[in-house]
Order: sequence, then C-alpha cells, then structure tokens
Amino acid sequence: MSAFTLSDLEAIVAERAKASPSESWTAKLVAQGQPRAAKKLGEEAVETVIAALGGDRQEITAESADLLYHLLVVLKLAGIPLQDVMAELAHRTGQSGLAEKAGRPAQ
Ligand SMILES: N=c1c2ncn([C@@H]3O[C@H](COP(=O)(O)OP(=O)(O)OP(=O)(O)O)[C@@H](O)[C@H]3O)c2ncn1[C@@H]1O[C@H](COP(=O)(O)O)[C@@H](O)[C@H]1O
Repeated sequence: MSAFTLSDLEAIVAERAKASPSESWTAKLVAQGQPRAAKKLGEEAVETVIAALGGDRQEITAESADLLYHLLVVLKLAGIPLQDVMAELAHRTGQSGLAEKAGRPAQ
C-alpha cells in the first residue's frame, strides 16, 4: 500500500500553485480561476462515473486519481483546507473523538 496521502497531494498543490502557469498544470488551473477548475472537476467526475459503469479497475483508479487531484485544486481556490473536509466526515460518523482528532470541535 502507498504511504502517499491526500494531505501530501494537498501540499504539492499548494506548492505548485506558486509555479509558472507555463510549467505547471496546477498553476495554470489556479490562474484560470474557480470557474475553470470547477468545470474541470465536473468533467473528471463524469469521467469517473463512466469508468465506474464500464467496470475497468484501472480506468476507475486513474479517473478517481484525476478527480481527487482536481477536487484539491478546487478546495485550494475556495480557501478550504482538506482538514476541514476530513473534520466534516469525522463529524458525520458521530464519534466526537474522531471529529476532534480531525480538527473540528465536538458539538
Ligand atoms: N495529480 C495530478 C494530476 N492529475 C491530473 N493532472 C492533469 O490534469 C490535466 C487534465 O487532464 P485531462 O485528461 O482532462 O487532460 P486534457 O484533456 O489534456 O486537458 P484539457 O484539454 O481539459 O485542458 C492533465 O494535464 C493532467 O496531467 C494532474 N496534474 C498534476 N497532478 C499532481 O500535481 C503535481 C504537480 O503537477 P504540475 O502542477 O503540473 O507541476 C504532480 O506531480 C502530481 O502530483
């Protein structure tokens, strides 16, 4: 199993967002703004749905990777740390310990 995490990818996105748009897809997307990034996210979501319906494991895996990457770009442009999303997910488990661990106070 890979030790690479979404947090690692979030840090890469933050770093590459500062690069020149001519040398980085991330920087290019960020420079084009949220409408373009959100449209790209939508496209990747549709491609993931199509792959899921096709049932090819490799395609589903590749499209899911594209989807998660583009989601992180959209979150970056929205100014929302991944940790906030994880805290929301933890909160939904109803386990206050998990929610606090993910950075959201238990309610
Ligand atoms: N995980 C990704 C990742 N997934 C997908 N993509 C890019 O997303 C782009 C869009 O994918 P598409 O299949 O839609 O390509 P396309 O049809 O040519 O794009 P358009 O015609 O829609 O413009 C491609 O250029 C992919 O390379 C990614 N680009 C970057 N990353 C990560 O971000 C890091 C930094 O990348 P740069 O910002 O390019 O340095 C990389 O090392 C990776 O870790």
